[in-house]
Amino acid sequence: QSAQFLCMKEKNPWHRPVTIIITVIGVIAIVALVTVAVLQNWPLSQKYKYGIVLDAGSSHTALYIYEWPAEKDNNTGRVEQTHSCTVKGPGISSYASAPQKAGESLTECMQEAVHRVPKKRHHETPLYLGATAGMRLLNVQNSSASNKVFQAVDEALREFPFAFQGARILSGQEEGAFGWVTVNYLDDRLRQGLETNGALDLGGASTQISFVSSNYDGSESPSNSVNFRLYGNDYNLYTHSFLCYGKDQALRMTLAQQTRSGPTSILDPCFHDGYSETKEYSKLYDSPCVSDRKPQEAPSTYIHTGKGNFHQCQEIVKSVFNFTHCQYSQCSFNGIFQPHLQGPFGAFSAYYFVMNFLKLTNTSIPLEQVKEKLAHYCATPWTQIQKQYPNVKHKYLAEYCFSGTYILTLLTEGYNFTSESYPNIKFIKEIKGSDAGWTLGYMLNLTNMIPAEAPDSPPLPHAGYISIVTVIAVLLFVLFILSMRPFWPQCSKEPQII
Ligand SMILES: Nc1ncnc2c1ncn2[C@@H]1O[C@H](COP(=O)(O)OP(=O)(O)OP(=O)(O)O)[C@@H](O)[C@H]1O
Repeated sequence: QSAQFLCMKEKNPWHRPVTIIITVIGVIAIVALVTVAVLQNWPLSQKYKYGIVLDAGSSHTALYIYEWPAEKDNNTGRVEQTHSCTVKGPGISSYASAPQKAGESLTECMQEAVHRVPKKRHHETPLYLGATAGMRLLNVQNSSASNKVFQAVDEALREFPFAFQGARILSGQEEGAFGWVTVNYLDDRLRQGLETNGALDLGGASTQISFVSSNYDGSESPSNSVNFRLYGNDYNLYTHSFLCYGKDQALRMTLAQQTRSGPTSILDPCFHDGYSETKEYSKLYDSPCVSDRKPQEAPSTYIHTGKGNFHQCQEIVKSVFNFTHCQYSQCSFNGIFQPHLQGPFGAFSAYYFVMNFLKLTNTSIPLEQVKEKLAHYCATPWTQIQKQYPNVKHKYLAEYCFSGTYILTLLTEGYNFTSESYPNIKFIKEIKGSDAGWTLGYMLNLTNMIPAEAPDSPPLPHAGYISIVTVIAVLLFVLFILSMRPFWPQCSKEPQII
């Protein structure tokens, strides 16, 4: 005979209908609780919204696509650039004589945008086109041509399935202010109310300086003042845009300075020794920045040769700035008011392209040493430069000596940066994957994505909320199981002999 310990054969209480019903209801309730908590939050964070901005600059047009989680519309800090596309060909202002082509030039990048933005979001995605100094100049020179370009661009953009919000010229003040918003937004300085960074933007046809200075309240030269209330903080921003002081127009001005008498050739210290190209007078003077200086009697062409001398180049560059009059307490140049420089600055666009090529983005190198390095670069013969950089675009390569000299002169002589304040400048292309420039700030403003007041923050982030609901649900379940203890199946204490 074998003795075995067996459970008493009792009626299993789990099989009682009441217990089964209560258990099922309990499980369903807990599953429903967790599901609701997850569904409340999770699917929303999966949805993104999009915005598209076309930056129609003087030298080229670029398209930017921005993306942000749908539920964060009014909380910001989360808008990111997901894609950019450079339009082939020149800026839209160059199509004054064939406006239709300005619209057509945008097609390729726009088609890319159609593929990049999910189809179901197309109709609600705002599309903006902002034109800067190139179109400002064309508008001054020939407003009917400028209108025709806009008409063509308008028609072309309406063909796409996005919510087109119109094409317009940004004022210099807007360009400066939105560039400042972009860099401070991306650096998360606005939401946190931290000290802001100034913004230095160097384009092809204009240049902007924008910063907050504690001794500027907008009363002196009010036209340079922009007031913002962002996330509950008030900002009194100083901003100025210098039309014609972008690097392409500034180069024109230095060439105009050297061709005042209408010579057949010039020996330009801003170009490398050995550089020589025949250029047309009509093209040089075809801009409102220099058109009034066209020599009376000039041949149709001039030979532009280089001699590579940084110091002489700096003297010519200085001559395009006017330092003689200032009706304010202090000025930068051309009689424009500028308060005391304050805080760190982000310098982008051509500031970055040029200083990056020249390997001079490290501003902890003393300013005098930076000048020496540039002087050495300018003195390098053109043949050697061409051999050293066979893949760099010819126009850029020929101009880097001028461009570097212009940047240092603009910063030090123009804006009054000194050896002490120069290290406060950071040459940047992008911040956290988004390009520095006016486009993001422009879109944030037009879509009201930066609230005036600080948004109420939820007591918990949604991940924390889900975790707490899940933990509570599990605890409830365990408690429920334990409360069922009296009904658990019991083993008989007496062994049974079979
Ligand atoms: N890699 C590069 N090296 C040198 N210069 C460059 C490079 N890429 C662009 N540039 C030049 O830098 C300048 C600024 O370019 P950006 O695109 O910021 O200006 P833009 O928007 O065309 O001008 P604006 O803002 O004045 O209308 C232009 O003159 C452009 O030709």
